[in-house]
Amino acid sequence: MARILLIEDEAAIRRVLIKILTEESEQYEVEEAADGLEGIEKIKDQDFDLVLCDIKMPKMDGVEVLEAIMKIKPEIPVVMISGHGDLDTAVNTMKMGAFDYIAKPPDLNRLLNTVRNALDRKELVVENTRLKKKVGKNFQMIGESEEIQRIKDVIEKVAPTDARVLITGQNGTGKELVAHWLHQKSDRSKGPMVEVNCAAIPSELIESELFGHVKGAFTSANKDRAGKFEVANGGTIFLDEIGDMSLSAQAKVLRALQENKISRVGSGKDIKVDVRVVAATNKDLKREIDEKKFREDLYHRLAVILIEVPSLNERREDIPLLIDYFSEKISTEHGTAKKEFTENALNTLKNYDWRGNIRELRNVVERLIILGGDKITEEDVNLFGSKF
Ligand SMILES: Nc1ncnc2c1ncn2[C@@H]1O[C@H](COP(=O)(O)OP(=O)(O)OP(=O)(O)O)[C@@H](O)[C@H]1O
Repeated sequence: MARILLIEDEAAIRRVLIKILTEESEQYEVEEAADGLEGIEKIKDQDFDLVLCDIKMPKMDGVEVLEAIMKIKPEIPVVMISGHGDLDTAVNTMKMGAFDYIAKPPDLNRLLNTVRNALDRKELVVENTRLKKKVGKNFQMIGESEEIQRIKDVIEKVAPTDARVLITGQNGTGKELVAHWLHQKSDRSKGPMVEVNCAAIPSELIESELFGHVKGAFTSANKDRAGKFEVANGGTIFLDEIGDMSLSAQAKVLRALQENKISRVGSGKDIKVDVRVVAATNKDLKREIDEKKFREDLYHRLAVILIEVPSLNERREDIPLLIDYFSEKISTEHGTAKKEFTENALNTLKNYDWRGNIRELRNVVERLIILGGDKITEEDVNLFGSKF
């Protein structure tokens, strides 16, 4: 039995949600509260596996309710219900610790998926705190800024669930790193992690790359071949640069996500796959949707959880830590002693416009180590450190 508390001031919305949930499963027992204060009282007195909470309410709004729950019973996943005008608030509540949000009027599939994911996560939380999986040394995520901490927290919460994740951010901000962490910290870590760079594959080949093909499906298909979805069975598929995928491939990916089934190009036979999908893009998918280049239904399927990776310019305090980390790594690779950077050198680099790009930062550090003196000074930075 899963106990769900619904905090919502509009009786009509309460009725709809209760109907959807109780019709979905006999296992869902829904308790209701007409405002935040009543909700909090119930949470104090009773045990719940999930809270659904409206954002805009009189007396105590959803954000305050969320803050209170995080203090009293932080293990309960909270899904926010957002109206038309408070989508930004909804996104912010996820940064505060809400599990997810759904928009009004609630879309049936999205609601049920979110509820299932949140309940799965609740089950796993206890186990997860015990097991906290380690991520390999190659995938260290350096940084102590609030922004990085928040991303790590979201990863801890989301990784053990099968929820789909869309990672957004500029080039070189660490999206792929986040995807690796999600896989490594999930129960699928023993399974494969298969990466597909959707931008690098010509559009006429992407379907066969993702779903495989049978012999004779097209001129160069001289034997049967499994696609990446099949290869990733039992693990994670990472669809990088998903914003660059053709519309016809998008339609096929949508079907794979809806039905957990794929078919190889040229074959009518369905193949069942058990794959968690993590996608990333540096594009503004909302704009791509407006321009009819990206399917809105696919977006909603992919973006159950959204992780926005901030650019380096938004977390400058991490720059000296990253420089130190890369300096150590590079000197090990070169077999030389690690070089220190003077305070002034670090400050100059800290104030560069990195356009978010950690890869560029690493290159600059490498160049400075090769060309600079024993200790890297501001002068070295001015001479050799210019980027772009
Ligand atoms: N927080 C971090 N700590 C240490 N290294 C990092 C961090 N973030 C990113 N990196 C490193 O920076 C490089 C770029 O990161 P990554 O490939 O994950 O970025 P990306 O956003 O996927 O890039 P692109 O959009 O170009 O595919 C990688 O070598 C990665 O290991």
